[in-house]
Amino acid sequence: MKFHLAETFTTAYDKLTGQEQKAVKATVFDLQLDPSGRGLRMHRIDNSNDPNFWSMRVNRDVRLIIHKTGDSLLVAYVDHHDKAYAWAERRRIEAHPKTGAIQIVEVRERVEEIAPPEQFDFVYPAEDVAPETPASAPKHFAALADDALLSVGVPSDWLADIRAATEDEFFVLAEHLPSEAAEALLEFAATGKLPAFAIEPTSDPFEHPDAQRRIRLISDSEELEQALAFPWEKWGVFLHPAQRKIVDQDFNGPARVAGSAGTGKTVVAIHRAVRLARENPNARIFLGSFSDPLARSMERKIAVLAPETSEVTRRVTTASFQAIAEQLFQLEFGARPRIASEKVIRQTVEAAAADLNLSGFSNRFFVSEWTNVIDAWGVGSSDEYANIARMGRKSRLGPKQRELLWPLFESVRQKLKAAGYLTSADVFTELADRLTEKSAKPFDHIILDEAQDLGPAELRFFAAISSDSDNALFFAGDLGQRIFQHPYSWKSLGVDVRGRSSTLKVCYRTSRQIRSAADNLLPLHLRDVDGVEEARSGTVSTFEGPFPIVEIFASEAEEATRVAAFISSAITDGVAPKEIGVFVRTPSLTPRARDAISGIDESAEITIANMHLAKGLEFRAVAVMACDEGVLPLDDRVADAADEAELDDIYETERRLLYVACTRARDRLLVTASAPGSEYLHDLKLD
Ligand SMILES: Nc1ncnc2c1ncn2[C@@H]1O[C@H](COP(=O)(O)OP(=O)(O)OP(=O)(O)O)[C@@H](O)[C@H]1O
Repeated sequence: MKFHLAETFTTAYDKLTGQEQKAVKATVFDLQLDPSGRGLRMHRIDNSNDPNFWSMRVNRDVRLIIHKTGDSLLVAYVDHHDKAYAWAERRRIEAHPKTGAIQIVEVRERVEEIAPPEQFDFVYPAEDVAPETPASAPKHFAALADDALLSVGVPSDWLADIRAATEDEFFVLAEHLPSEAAEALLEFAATGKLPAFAIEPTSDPFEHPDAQRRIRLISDSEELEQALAFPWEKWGVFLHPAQRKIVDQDFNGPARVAGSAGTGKTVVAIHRAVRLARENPNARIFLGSFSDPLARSMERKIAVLAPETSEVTRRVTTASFQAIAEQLFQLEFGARPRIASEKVIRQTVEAAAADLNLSGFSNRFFVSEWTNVIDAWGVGSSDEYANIARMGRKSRLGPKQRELLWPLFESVRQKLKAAGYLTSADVFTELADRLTEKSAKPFDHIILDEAQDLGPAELRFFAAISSDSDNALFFAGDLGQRIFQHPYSWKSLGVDVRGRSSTLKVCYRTSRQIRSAADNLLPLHLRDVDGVEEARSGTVSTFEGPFPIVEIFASEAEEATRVAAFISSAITDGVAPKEIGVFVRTPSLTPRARDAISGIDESAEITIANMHLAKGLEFRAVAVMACDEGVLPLDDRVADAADEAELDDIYETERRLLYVACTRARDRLLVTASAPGSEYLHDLKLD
């Protein structure tokens, strides 16, 4: 008999006390050993209109809800006696007549009954500015025929409710629909089109990809242990079909997954690493990210998917891009590289410029040209400099000017070398040169997260150390979150992801209200230099929350008072201080954040950081403060722009920084400034 576990069960299990969980775990393990349930006390639930629901006694009060059909046993739910029965009485589990996927269908009731007023209070709290519903709110789905609704997985008894629903009513209804149906209808509301479903019905309704996001076959006690060990980490067991497809797909060249913030790109990267490690017991896998903390966070997630003791964890090396390069450098060259800091580089460039007494250019321009062209691209001779495309820089430099400038950059190289320094890009470039030649590569599969911020030298390095076999290079990233790099062509470095890239559209982290406000900061379509498009339209969030608040204050003191009130109210509502983040543009602004939270109990638990460090993190409540004019975009950076193209890029990256900071919020977001506020705040408006 096949033993299945439903997501509704792990969610309910997660809410029980530790003692109760222990008892439930013991019962579920017994059941897995003997799915016939002999010796365990089971009763059919008579009041359910699905005759296959059974209750099983865990202890005096707690009941497990089981669904038994043919050769399948599904652990569907767990709760205290009455609630467990009520859950089963209001549900049926069946294969959808059109998509063929197994669904846990809520038996349709009148909308008023399933949407008590408290729920509306939660969705639209009084303090937030919710747009008013016009008297005759449009019914978005009225024109959709039965067949169209069924084709996206709407259960047949909900068809009429959906067609009759206004926008607000639909958001309440959506919580009662199977996720694939809710997401497809949200996409319809956003784009006017239903997604074209390519998923074919499967012979086993449990194997349908839509079914697998809520119900998983558990093959052995190790899988059961894993599902019960981290019940809140839903992504560990239940993937969206689009995520699953990318995890399982084989690619005969470099591939990339994109998607706006919170769509599960990191989750896909982690699952892919574990899948490749499981598939080939000899495979060596590198899973990398932009920074050490992000790499460590991925390492912890690997342990969720593959218990520490297993072989898998040992064969997945997790590190930041820089850390793996430094380690391999030491192996190849016998010494750790001594890397020049930004300050050392600036001083060296300025000293070289003073020696040569070049006129007509600013030191700012020299530093920028060194960093973004000479160093980033590893330009080593005047000939190379004469011919390089200087991607992303519009100010033209003719052959004469380049000839004039080259001695400066050559001198910078010599000075750094004489002082025993390498630049960070040098480390990647030297390793790439060394390892390209070697046939034995350190890793069979390389998976890189936050790939939008890989520089040219880093990309070249990873391409050089990747093998020739399938699935050698995989990237996860979001162009909308590129905050460190100038755009450039990946293809020109031999990394061509065209035809092997896909975009995730379901946002799991951020409420619909926060995500749609943040989306207003960025264009709907982003295209990289090679023409690969990342369409952001049609992205849907899986849950609702309060509208984000954007406020500009007459003084910093008033702003601080508001931030403190926002945080206190979140804590009063049950948000733990460690689930709260406060972000500012630069480290010099952190005292403003510290002052704001100083009167709050356990304020040390609250994360305060500059926006660059927000990458990859998430919090239930986020305050983004000090978004003043001159801070976003940052005056110093604007003044630093070497040419118009760089200025455009600075404006864009500053905007993205705000996007990154805002999209760290799960449920609540406050964005504040002291007047005059940043020009970007106007874009962060509500839909
Ligand atoms: N299939 C899933 N089921 C439930 N939760 C999921 C799923 N996929 C991702 N999540 C959750 O969504 C959140 C965001 O996931 P993740 O960090 O992978 O997104 P991301 O696209 O990498 O985000 P960012 O671009 O902001 O770094 C996490 O809390 C993750 O656990």
